[in-house]
Amino acid sequence: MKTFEQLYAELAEKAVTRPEGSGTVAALDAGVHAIGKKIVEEAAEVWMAAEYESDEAAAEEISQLLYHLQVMMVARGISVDDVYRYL
Ligand SMILES: N=c1c2ncn([C@@H]3O[C@H](COP(=O)(O)OP(=O)(O)OP(=O)(O)O)[C@@H](O)[C@H]3O)c2ncn1[C@@H]1O[C@H](COP(=O)(O)O)[C@@H](O)[C@H]1O
Repeated sequence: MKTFEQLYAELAEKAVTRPEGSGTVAALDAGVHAIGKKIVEEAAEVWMAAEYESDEAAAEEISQLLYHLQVMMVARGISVDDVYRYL
C-alpha cells in the first residue's frame, strides 16, 4: 500500500531511471495522447464499477484511474503541489 505522494515519487523516479519492464516508462514513451486515452478508458471503468460492481471493485478501478492521472502528471511535468493548489 502507498499514498498518492509516494506513488508519484516512485513514478517520477522511474521516468528518470527508466528501469527495464516498467509499464510507466512504456506509457510515458507512448505519450500524452495515449495516456489521455487510457485515462478516459479507466474513468469509464470507474463509472461502471461504481454503478454495477462491489465497493472493492470500484476502489480498485479508482486506484487505476489515479495511477494513470499520475502518469499524465509526470508526462506533463505537473507536480502534486501543482494539483493540490486547486483543491
Ligand atoms: N498502481 C499501478 C497501476 N494501476 C494500474 N496500472 C496499469 O494500468 C492497467 C490497468 O488495468 P486494466 O485492467 O484496465 O488493464 P488492461 O486494460 O488489461 O491493461 P493494458 O492492456 O492497458 O495494460 C494495468 O494493466 C497496469 O498496467 C498500474 N501500473 C502500475 N502501478 C504502480 O506503479 C508503480 C510503477 O509501476 P511500473 O512502472 O510498472 O514498474 C508500481 O508501484 C505499480 O504498483
